Amino acid sequence: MTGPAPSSLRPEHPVARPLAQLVAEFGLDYRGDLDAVEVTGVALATSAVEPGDLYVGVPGRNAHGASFATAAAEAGAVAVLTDEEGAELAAASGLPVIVTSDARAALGAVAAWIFRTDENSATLFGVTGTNGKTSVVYLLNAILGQLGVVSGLSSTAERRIGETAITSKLTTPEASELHALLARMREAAVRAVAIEVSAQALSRHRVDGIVFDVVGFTNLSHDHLDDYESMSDYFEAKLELFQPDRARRGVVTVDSDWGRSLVEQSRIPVTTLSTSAGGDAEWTMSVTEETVDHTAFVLEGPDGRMLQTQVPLLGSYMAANAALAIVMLVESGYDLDAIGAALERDGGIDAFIPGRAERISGDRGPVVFIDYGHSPDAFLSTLGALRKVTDGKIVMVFGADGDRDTTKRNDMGAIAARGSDAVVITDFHPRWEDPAAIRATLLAGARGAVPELELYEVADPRAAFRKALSLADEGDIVLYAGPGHEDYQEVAGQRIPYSARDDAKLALREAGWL
Ligand SMILES: CC(=O)N[C@H]1[C@@H](OP(=O)(O)OP(=O)(O)OC[C@H]2O[C@@H](n3ccc(=O)[nH]c3=O)[C@H](O)[C@@H]2O)O[C@H](CO)[C@@H](O)[C@@H]1O[C@H](C)C(=O)N[C@@H](C)C(=O)N[C@H](CCC(=O)O)C(=O)O
Ligand SMILES: Nc1ncnc2c1ncn2[C@@H]1O[C@H](COP(=O)(O)OP(=O)(O)OP(=O)(O)O)[C@@H](O)[C@H]1O
Repeated sequence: MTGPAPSSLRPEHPVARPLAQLVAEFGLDYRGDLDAVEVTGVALATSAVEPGDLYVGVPGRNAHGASFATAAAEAGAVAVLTDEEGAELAAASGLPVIVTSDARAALGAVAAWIFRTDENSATLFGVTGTNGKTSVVYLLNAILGQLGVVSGLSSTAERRIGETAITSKLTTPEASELHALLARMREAAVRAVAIEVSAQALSRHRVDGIVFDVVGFTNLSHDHLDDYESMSDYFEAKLELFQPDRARRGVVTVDSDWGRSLVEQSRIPVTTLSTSAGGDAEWTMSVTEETVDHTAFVLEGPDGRMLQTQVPLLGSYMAANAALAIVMLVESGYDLDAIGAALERDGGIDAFIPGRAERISGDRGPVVFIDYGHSPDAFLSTLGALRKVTDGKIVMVFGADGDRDTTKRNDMGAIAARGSDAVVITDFHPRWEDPAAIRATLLAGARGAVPELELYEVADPRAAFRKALSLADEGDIVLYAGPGHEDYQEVAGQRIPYSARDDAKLALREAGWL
């Protein structure tokens, strides 16, 4: 495929299905004439409608989706699925309208029916947790590739079918897109799929109509408290994935109380994994070597089973993510020895994770990492890992998301200050917030934690990175946390093109380091 990556993929050979059959099978009410109406796809947004689609109108924060039914009809939609309020709004479109009490709740099953994804035979892996989801999904995909299995993935960074990349807007796509992607994967003979499942996806029915073969849990820490009232509400959302209607088996990292509670409250068979010393889980991961380029570890399981390997990635947390991926594969039926043999043949796990502790620098000058970490715990993990692999200075550049959980900002500032030798605070995605006010909170957090810290405020991320680079020398590390793989900055409703990765490379070249 040439040109920019598409934002979604549909099956290339959709099968038309009679709408009257859908209505009969699901016991739905309808208005209008369904005779001879056939659907080939389903869409939740007018921008995604293709001819032959069922357009699903759900109430949103800004509008009721059904109020766009006429635009959906103009784009080729052949019918609308919505609620009672939406049915009134959609009437003017002239399309037949199927009515249900909660169209978002119906979407997963309806999309599965339209795209026939219940006929898929690929093994489905689901990964949840505050940090590490994308990483585990990539590690699963990498190991599956090393085992010779054709696999696909869905993550915050991108969705992928073999060599075809699809850009991601959400961590977990809406159910209409997810089932279309799974149908396309079936056409590509994909045998295993790794899917990142956010708490929001579980709360908003995005993975409905799917039963995962194995689900994995990484960890839970402060994030998304704009969406959830408390940490326990956030936990409850994740817990949903470990129930029989959503998954057959689970693997839970039990390094935290949240992990242990998950094991107690889950209603599917779960296997436990400990990645810290003294754990009493069925599987234990211990790090044997950490360098700036790779992390080696030993994984020990029941009955004396053991695997020793390495990831070409920074930090013990990446070894923890890799261990989780391996145990998930074992739980799905792959043989640990076969995994071990494939990894030994290749000298370890052959993974690249875009924007997660991604090294931008070359052999000369400071080592520069771009990272997607944007929560206090992510900062703690990355800074802890960096401190272990350098005797030099750590200079950190970061900002915070506007219009997202504001309560984590003070901790982000404090953790950055405690873990770095110098900090440059900049703008991330201010969205509709005042960027100076976001920076002020981060600065206060940092200054409060380490009053004598070398601390700078540089609003423009390009200038901020150059400032950080000017403070570092050979043997030092610059960590640019936040933007990771992203190629835009979101300011007042606009997505301005900006790639921290490309700009950092440019700055390194300007400085003569690359
Ligand atoms: C806050 C939130 O969840 N918003 C979601 C919501 O948008 P909304 O309520 O603002 O929608 P709206 O603008 O009122 O429109 C209502 C409906 O009309 C449709 N519409 C609207 C206008 C139009 O011209 N045509 C049209 O079809 C919209 O697609 C929508 O279905 O419904 C949309 C699709 O129906 C989602 O794409 C959108 O997710 C936004 C982008 C979002 O950022 N969600 C966040 C909270 C999220 O889910 N984040 C997690 C992050 C996880 C992590 O960081 O770990 C994730 O999984 O990505
Ligand atoms: N197992 C882990 N424990 C703690 N921190 C981690 C772990 N794995 C990754 N991180 C940190 O979190 C950051 C984000 O990693 P990753 O993208 O894999 O997480 P995520 O759960 O997918 O987050 P998001 O959904 O926001 O993309 C990393 O760059 C790293 O700083």
